[in-house]
Amino acid sequence: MTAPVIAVTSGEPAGIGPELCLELAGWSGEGRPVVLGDRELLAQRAAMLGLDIVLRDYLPAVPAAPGTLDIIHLPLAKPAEASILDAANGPYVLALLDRALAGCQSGEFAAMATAPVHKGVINDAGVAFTGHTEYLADKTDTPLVVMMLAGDTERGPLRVALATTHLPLKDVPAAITGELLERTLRIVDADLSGKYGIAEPRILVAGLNPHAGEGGYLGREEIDIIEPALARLRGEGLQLSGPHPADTMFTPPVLAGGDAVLAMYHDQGLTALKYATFGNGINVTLGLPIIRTSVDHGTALALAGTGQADAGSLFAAVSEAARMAQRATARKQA
Ligand SMILES: NC(=O)C1=CN([C@@H]2O[C@H](COP(=O)(O)OP(=O)(O)OC[C@H]3O[C@@H](n4cnc5c(N)ncnc54)[C@H](O)[C@@H]3O)[C@@H](O)[C@H]2O)C=CC1
Ligand SMILES: NCC(=O)COP(=O)(O)O
Repeated sequence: MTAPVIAVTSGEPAGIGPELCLELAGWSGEGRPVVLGDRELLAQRAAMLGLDIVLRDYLPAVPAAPGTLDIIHLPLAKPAEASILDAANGPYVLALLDRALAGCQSGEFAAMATAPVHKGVINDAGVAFTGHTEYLADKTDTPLVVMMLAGDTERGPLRVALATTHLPLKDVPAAITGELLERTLRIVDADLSGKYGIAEPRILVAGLNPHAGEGGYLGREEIDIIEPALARLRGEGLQLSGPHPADTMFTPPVLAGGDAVLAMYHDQGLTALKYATFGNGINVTLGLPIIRTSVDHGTALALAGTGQADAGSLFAAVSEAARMAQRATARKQA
């Protein structure tokens, strides 16, 4: 099987994304990464860090080579300086995503893996933007996608999907509806099978309130919304447990009972996930018609240009995208 080509968007030009992408030069892991970004930016960052790398325009028929980074050049609007955000380059960051998405849709790429973007500066550029997840859902006309972060722990993989993502905390309770939970859990179930090859996924579902509502004395969302949604889905054959009190859900004995967790909101799930897996964790968008993985961290502006940023998460995102692409190909051929 030929290595699946993974489009790697280099993300915010003032952040650590470009220099992490340089570390993909001579990649010998799974898949064939191709970095989308401004050639001059990548060359400057390589020179700044003293990296001896050949930047080469990507040609599908020319095999990957040691010490060489295959790139697709897309021009910056303005030269970028490490650590200094400039809203003028907001559209450039989005152009990288659009190019990667177009290539995934046409079959040029098997998947995309994204380096971090800075949500604030894209908004400063006049584009309402809450994240790749929502952007790619919108661009592919996908009515609902699910953000899941995953990483390896000493006890095995930890996967945490989110019922709500980039939402102010005060808006979370109203967003948790039975319909949202049902649609979200169906996507998680389907993609744990399709993207991860887990035959009968077991999903642990968190409660929303302390102690999962303490029988209604600390909130009624568990009784009124979450439990009925789980009961309906169990009737369809999904293997669900919960609602679990979130404070003890991430203890080893509880986690051993599931292949993934569904958290009700961003920090309920990701605080535990990042504590356990920072450095090798990744972000996956479930429910999209294409494969998209990402790093689990942000632009780390203070580290840009220092060479101190850890590329482990980007490496893991490229590898996982390649494995997912290989599973998709195997399924089509079966
Ligand atoms: N996938 C994406 O595009 C993501 C983008 N972001 C965006 O990034 C921006 C900054 O977010 P923050 O909350 O400050 O998070 P951050 O992840 O950029 O930084 C948090 C801490 O982790 C450190 N860190 C991050 N990545 C690292 C790496 N690869 N190696 C070593 N240390 C690393 C930073 O130095 C900092 O101390 C925001 O605009 C946020 O929206 C945040 C998460 C994911
Ligand atoms: N906390 C995860 C995050 O902010 C990444 O969001 P996205 O850009 O992957 O949608």
